[in-house]
Amino acid sequence: MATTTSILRSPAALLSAKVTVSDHKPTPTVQFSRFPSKRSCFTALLSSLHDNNNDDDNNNNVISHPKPLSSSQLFNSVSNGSRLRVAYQGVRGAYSEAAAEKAYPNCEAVPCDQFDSAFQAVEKWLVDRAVLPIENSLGGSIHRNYDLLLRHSLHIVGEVKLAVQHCLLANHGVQLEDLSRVLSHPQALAQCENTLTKIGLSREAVDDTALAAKHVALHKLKDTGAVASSSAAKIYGLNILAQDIQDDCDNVTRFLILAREPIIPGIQNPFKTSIVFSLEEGPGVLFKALAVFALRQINLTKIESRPLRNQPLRAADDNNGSKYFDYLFYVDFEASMAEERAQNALRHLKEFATFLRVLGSYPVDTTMM
Ligand SMILES: O=C(O)C(=O)C[C@]1(C(=O)O)C=C[C@@H](O)C=C1
Repeated sequence: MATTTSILRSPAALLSAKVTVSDHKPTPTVQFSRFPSKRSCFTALLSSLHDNNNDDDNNNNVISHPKPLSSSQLFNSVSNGSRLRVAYQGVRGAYSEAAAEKAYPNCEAVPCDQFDSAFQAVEKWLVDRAVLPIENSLGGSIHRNYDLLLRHSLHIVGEVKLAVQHCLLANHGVQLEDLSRVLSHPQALAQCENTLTKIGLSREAVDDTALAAKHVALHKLKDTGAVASSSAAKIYGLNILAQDIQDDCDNVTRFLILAREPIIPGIQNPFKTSIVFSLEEGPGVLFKALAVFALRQINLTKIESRPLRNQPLRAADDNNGSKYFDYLFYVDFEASMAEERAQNALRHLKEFATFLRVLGSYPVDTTMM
């Protein structure tokens, strides 16, 4: 069984801890939770690492880094035999924690308060991997993570699909008719849209489903429930009022596994490749871009467009001052970068792409097919 690092275990020790190496200071992350008392898990992680490195700190005033990982590592332990540390966004009992444990069953799952903190935790060598949601079969894409994939330089080394079964949780003694409001992550609320409308509950978004459960329990709320997992109910001592409340029984979230190094693409197992590109202007350019895959019998599994944020508007050629929106296209295709047809397709795409980056070539998660 995987266990989670209890990074918020000793608040007094954490508060007194200080981080002395400036490049270990996290960039301040925006807290969009409504709960101001919630402490940054990432900050706590930094502090707890500081505690663990006291000897080094006293002697040399430096924090020692973990050993580098081998580039093709997809196993449960790092080369020195210690457990793999896997960052996820949320608190204990979040679906992302379950996804991290599905990806690496014996890992040490490390909670982070924001997606960006999980990216940074990998970049700063505080953890070995991050497991972050990218899309859900009912709620659609998690746009924030598409944007962060581009802003950071981590590599996708795998994917994991998780069946998500939501429960309506409340404090013991509270009945369904006592509730007027429900808290949860926006994706979870979207996935239960019809059910919650039928029950007639108002909705409030928080950072993750387990945090919603924790808040309801901590404040002993009588008029507010949480949409979260059955394991969150157990962890925070809540009662399950209703099970499987998502709008469709098939509710699957796909998570990406991120690492500092890419893996060497294989051809033995089914592989997938994720890329992001922008295009020259002109009629049919997107059609041509997608045709480079069709011409080589390469199946596309996902396409997502996002605004090109540093240049979101492009002037049209019509001299009327009109402007187009400009986009980045994220595409997943079913081929490994070890295959010649994939290499040829990307060489072809480069002829009219203004920008192209391979985000990762990694094994397909076939566990839910
Ligand atoms: O809130 C959580 O428990 C999460 O792990 C986040 C998240 C998401 O971002 O999609 C993960 C899986 C479910 O789709 C609902 C929420």
